[in-house]
Amino acid sequence: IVWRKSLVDLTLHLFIDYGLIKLFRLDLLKLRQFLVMVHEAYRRQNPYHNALHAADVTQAMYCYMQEPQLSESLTSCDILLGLLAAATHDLDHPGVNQTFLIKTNHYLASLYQNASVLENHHWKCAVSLLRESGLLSHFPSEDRQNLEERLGSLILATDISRQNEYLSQFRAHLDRADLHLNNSQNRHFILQMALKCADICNPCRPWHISKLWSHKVTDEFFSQGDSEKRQNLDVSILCDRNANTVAKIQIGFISFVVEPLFLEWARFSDTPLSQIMLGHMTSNKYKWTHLPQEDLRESTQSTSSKTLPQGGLGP
Ligand SMILES: Nc1ncnc2c1ncn2[C@@H]1O[C@@H]2COP(=O)(O)O[C@H]2[C@H]1O
Ligand SMILES: [Zn+2]
Repeated sequence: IVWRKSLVDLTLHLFIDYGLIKLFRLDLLKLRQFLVMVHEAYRRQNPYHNALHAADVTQAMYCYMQEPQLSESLTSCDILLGLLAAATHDLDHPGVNQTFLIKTNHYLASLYQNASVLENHHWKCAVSLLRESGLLSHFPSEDRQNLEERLGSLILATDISRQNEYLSQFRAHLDRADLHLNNSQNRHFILQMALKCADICNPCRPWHISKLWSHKVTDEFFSQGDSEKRQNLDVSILCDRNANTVAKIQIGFISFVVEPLFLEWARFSDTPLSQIMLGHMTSNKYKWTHLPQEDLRESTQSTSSKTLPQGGLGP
């Protein structure tokens, strides 16, 4: 299957393309081994949170880092970090959300005291694989520590339950026009926002790709709901297959989560790409609202799920 190793190939290609291997004197073999370990640490049985989602986010992150404002100001270190964070941001995702881990007394919930449980786990897994691979073992320990901390701060920003905090901060900066990309803290903040956009950009992809992601994510929600029912637990929001439809979930997700974020992103990065993404998002929302049921089904896809359709990565 074509997409099986897409995360490894894509990330490796981007490292080479950016010249990161020479710049940071990385060992190509260690880099490849690290990426294979990352790929393997995603659970392929998850319909949505698998290595293909990580590849999708990495591809989007690359596109955002190529936007004029960012490409002019990002340092090689920022780029290295942005790619590493995107590729590792959901490592070892269990296919259920934090609420589920808390109510089933999962050890990860107590380990991270019920706060950003999954994101902390993804970060710690990423650090473990980095150390195990020895990819950065030639860096001075202070630099390595700094990189691990920044990686954590990027991955923790993907906690969707903290979306409003980040979004209001972003809005306030844009209103005050005080984001200066020669300032490293501001650049880091923009990388956080770029990663957040990349993580939820699937509704901004062309319809035939976006629709597939919507079905994958809903499959995962509903199978969590089924598991909650089997264990006589309250069924989590969006997870009850008898009370939700893919279309309803998409309309809500786009209206309340994706649109507010991407509108601010387009204010920051007012480019053709931002306009194209907003265009797809609006037309996808329209389709979820108005198309007849049979056109909304996964099986009516126009491209095979085993190939990479033009315009982006699809599941
Ligand atoms: N198309 C979508 N529809 C509904 N929820 C989504 C969609 N895409 C992403 N999400 C949610 O947004 C979350 C972003 O962080 P995660 O990848 O951990 O988990 C993701 C899902 O819970
Ligand atoms: Zn994600």
